[in-house]
Amino acid sequence: MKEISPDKLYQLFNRSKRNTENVIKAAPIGICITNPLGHFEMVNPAYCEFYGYRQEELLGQHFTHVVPEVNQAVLSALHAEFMQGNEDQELRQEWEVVLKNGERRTIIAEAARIEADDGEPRKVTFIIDITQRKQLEERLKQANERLDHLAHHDELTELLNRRAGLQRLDEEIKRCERYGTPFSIAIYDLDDFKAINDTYGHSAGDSVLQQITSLVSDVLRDTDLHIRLGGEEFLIIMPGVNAEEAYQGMERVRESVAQQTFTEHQLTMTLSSGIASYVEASGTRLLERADKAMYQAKQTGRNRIVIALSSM
Ligand SMILES: Nc1nc2c(ncn2[C@@H]2O[C@H](COP(=O)(O)OP(=O)(O)OP(=O)(O)O)[C@@H](O)[C@H]2O)c(=O)[nH]1
Repeated sequence: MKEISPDKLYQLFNRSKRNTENVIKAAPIGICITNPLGHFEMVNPAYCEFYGYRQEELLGQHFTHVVPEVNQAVLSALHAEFMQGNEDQELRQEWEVVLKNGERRTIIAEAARIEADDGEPRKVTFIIDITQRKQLEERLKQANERLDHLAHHDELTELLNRRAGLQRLDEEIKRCERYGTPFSIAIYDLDDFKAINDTYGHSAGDSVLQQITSLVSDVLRDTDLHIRLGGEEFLIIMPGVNAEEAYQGMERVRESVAQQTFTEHQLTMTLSSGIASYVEASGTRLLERADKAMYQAKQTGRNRIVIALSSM
């Protein structure tokens, strides 16, 4: 085999070094090299361009110069630990960074540990800007939360909608069976509500519904669940509450509504309600009994609360 002269070897080494430097310079992603103390020894043009600094502004600086103050200590500690680790270790993490103009961005930093000519370790870090992806993810998350909210809530009153409410009713019945706790529901319906729409228009009717449901929610206990069954008919689930306590609670609701006026027309409103307490394991049956009791309340003059007999 032909021997390679030391001169030739030196040439080959230099060429390889130049090639590597040119590749790093031309790389479209930001690359930096930091020394064991965390100071920049090399920053490529893409790195400088991303942060908005000139090369000479970064070289010699501690790398936490581009990190928000709150993360600086953690990142310094990580850097020191990384420098002492195995040669083949790699690090991939998501970080928030600060550009020269103060703008915050999110990057993925991928780091590798190499050994320099002086025998000391260095950290090579490759950065990828994922700010747009993060913003998109955040928008998607918010849109999903909104969709989830819309799927479970009534748009006008923001109360739980019928489907979500009936699901909660079944869950609460199961819970009360398991723990043997009392449990009541109340269905209430506004009295002569049609006249509001007919006299003042549908949007005044909408405002009345919003204001009354908001008032009722305020009067209820935090543990009660307030649901719009449809139209001007609502369900209240009262976990841990017996018929007598439910009656007292609904009396408070009835009085509060009857004492208030609603919308700019100063409208007075009343409601009728039927209460049913848990006697058997069926949400449908419980709803039927509460509905019958409410019908009685309407039949016997409105603006009143009726408790369903267990035989109802
Ligand atoms: N503005 C408005 N009206 C609604 C909404 N949902 C249902 N309604 C109206 O509520 C009214 C209910 O009328 P009825 O079922 O006759 O009941 P009521 O007039 O309250 O009479 P009683 O219940 O017997 O006291 C109808 O006019 C519906 O159009 C809504 O979301 N907004």
